[in-house]
Amino acid sequence: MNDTVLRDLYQVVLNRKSDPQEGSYTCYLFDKGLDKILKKVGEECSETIIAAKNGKQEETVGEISDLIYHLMVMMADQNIPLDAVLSELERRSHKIGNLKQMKTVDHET
Ligand SMILES: N=c1c2ncn([C@@H]3O[C@H](COP(=O)(O)OP(=O)(O)OP(=O)(O)O)[C@@H](O)[C@H]3O)c2ncn1[C@@H]1O[C@H](COP(=O)(O)O)[C@@H](O)[C@H]1O
Repeated sequence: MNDTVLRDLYQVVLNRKSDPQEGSYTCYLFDKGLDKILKKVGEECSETIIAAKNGKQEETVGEISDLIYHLMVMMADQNIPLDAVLSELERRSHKIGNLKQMKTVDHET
């Protein structure tokens, strides 16, 4: 799997923001506003922690998926592009990868 599924989901969320649909849960959240969206992010985060603590892997995967979706609704509300997050993760992986490489070279000399 690549990042397509994340990009497609984020695009659906953005479309719901610009073109509201009847019966859409995403539109319901945008209508309610930031405080409601943040409350949902907090709830899903807590539910993820509880599922992981209980060692329930399948349930944890479900909760992580709920959390990612609600984070995307928050990002769209705050006009944060998905690429901003993906680029930051990529930048960190290069930076931390380079640091590890430097440490290995240090140890070898
Ligand atoms: N990934 C999700 C997704 N994950 C979770 N949820 C919804 O999140 C809600 C969370 O359930 P809860 O019991 O915590 O909340 P609730 O009691 O229903 O409602 P509130 O607490 O928010 O008032 C459920 O209604 C789920 O359906 C999602 N709703 C939508 N998506 C994606 O968004 C797309 C567009 O959905 P609509 O906006 O509904 O068309 C879908 O095709 C999916 O890909």
